[in-house]
Amino acid sequence: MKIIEVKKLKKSINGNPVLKDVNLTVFKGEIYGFLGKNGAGKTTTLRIILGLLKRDGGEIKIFEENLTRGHFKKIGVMFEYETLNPEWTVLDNLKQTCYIYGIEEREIYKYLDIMEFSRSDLYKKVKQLSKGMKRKISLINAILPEPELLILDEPTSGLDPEMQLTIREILLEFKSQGKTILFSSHNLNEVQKISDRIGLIKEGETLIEIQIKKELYLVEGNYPELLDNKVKDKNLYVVDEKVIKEFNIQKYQAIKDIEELYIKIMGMEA
Ligand SMILES: Nc1ncnc2c1ncn2[C@@H]1O[C@H](COP(=O)(O)OP(=O)(O)OP(=O)(O)O)[C@@H](O)[C@H]1O
Repeated sequence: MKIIEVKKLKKSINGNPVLKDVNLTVFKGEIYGFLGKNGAGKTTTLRIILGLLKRDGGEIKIFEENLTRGHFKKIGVMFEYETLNPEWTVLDNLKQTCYIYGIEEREIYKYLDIMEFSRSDLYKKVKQLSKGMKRKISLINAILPEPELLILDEPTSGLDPEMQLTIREILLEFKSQGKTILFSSHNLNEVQKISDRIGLIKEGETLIEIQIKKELYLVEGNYPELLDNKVKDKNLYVVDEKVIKEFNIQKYQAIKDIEELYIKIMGMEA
């Protein structure tokens, strides 16, 4: 089942074409890493998917339907600031989530320990927390209702490596329950570690989607009929015709790892 499907999404902000052609498909039970440099259009895309911003063009389906208020019960969301009330304490924010979703308040404490959040932190106002603490509490807030789908904007940004690992483990545990995650990042390393598929966005355009199967990277473009054959071969990828022309890549090409492809396409050190 397609949990999210975005086709030909377009958006201009103040006359600036921020999204030109964004396409992505997230299937049930997978972790989808939405990867791109700062300013590539990741946050804007996620905001539009969630109906927080209007689109200028394109199609979006959530759970194979148009987005309605009813879907929000099934979606956990984490953005840098918007999901928490900065003037309230951490505890009041989490209690409100429990109230809205009919969850026992003791559930709050289950996650606090895993995330190394002390009891005294609960009584701090969100605006007094460090960036990393805000990330952690936003993630707890998103996961508390045990939603079907998590949409996370840069979930580990600003966190130390140990906490990044904890968060990756939480996301993998979430996935093991058959649930779905779409998260954005500008860190290839991180995305590679936990994603089943990766969408690369550059300057408002998603160039390719890469399916990761252990050591094999399948890059989907306009050649879906070729993908089945590729599963038999190791380290081969297939790319979109537009990308082939622009970056002078051959249709089939052996790669050592995904970094090589990433650097070629994104034109930057990974
Ligand atoms: N409210 C806004 N007003 C003007 N420009 C905006 C606004 N929101 C986004 N943009 C512009 O849209 C482009 C894409 O921004 P967006 O935040 O979606 O990128 P991103 O990939 O999430 O970047 P980052 O990794 O830095 O968060 C940027 O050039 C940004 O300056």
